[in-house]
Amino acid sequence: MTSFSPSSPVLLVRQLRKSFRGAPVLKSVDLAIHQGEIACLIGPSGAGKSTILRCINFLERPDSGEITFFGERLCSEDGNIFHIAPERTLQHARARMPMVFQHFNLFSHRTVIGNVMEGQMVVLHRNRDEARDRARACLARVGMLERAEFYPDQLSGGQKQRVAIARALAMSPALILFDEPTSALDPALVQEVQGVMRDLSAEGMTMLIVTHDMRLVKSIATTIHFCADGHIAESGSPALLFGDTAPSRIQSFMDAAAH
Ligand SMILES: Nc1ncnc2c1ncn2[C@@H]1O[C@H](COP(=O)(O)OP(=O)(O)OP(=O)(O)O)[C@@H](O)[C@H]1O
Repeated sequence: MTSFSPSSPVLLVRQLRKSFRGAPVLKSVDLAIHQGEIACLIGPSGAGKSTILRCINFLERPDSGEITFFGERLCSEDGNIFHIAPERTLQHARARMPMVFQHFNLFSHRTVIGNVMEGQMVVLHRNRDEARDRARACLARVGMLERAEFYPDQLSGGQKQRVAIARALAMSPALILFDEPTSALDPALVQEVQGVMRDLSAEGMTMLIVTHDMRLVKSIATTIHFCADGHIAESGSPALLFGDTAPSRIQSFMDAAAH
């Protein structure tokens, strides 16, 4: 059942919990992402940031809580019963919130354009011509069209990540999830990926970004969520969380990140 209105959050997470082998990692996560928002999830290593992303798109199965995406319940609690939507619903949701990974996750045996066409044909059932046209448009958008027939191992890390972003765009996403998109890149290549992400933000793309890259956060975030010890401990605008009156735990985190 879909009941999405433009004022509803694109993504709503309530009381999300996840343990690994009995050890609680997400203790109760609440998060709302609205249309056009660039939400950055920051916080200490091991706080659970990537696990939040991976539970949101069901790469990891949450233990309990509620996730609503575009008005559709992906998981929910009914009394003590935890309910997860059928795999078909999850697959459809995953297609509309593709993830860009730290290590790109491109198919090495497919060309650049083949990588960008694959998900469109397999998951969205677009025909080959449609998928190719859309892939070309998305590759042009990230400045990679002239490398369409290359293979991933002929590209730099920054170029691979731009292709991964084009692949996400090709799915006509409602939200793009980014899991540390610049942390596997040489410093010289970080800028080109940041540039593409800034262009997307200017075009109104809704994004949820896990990152340790404070330059990216400062240049792009509309909202910052500070994750600590399995919770969202603070949320607010960059002005609020990075300003002179920033909460002390964020100031300490930023001081540590700067060294
Ligand atoms: N599949 C898994 N199996 C067991 N433990 C896991 C698994 N995934 C994550 N964890 C553990 O959950 C905790 C949180 O990991 P997560 O990667 O979500 O943290 P993070 O905040 O993204 O950290 P970082 O900033 O270092 O990437 C860590 O202790 C990690 O070892």
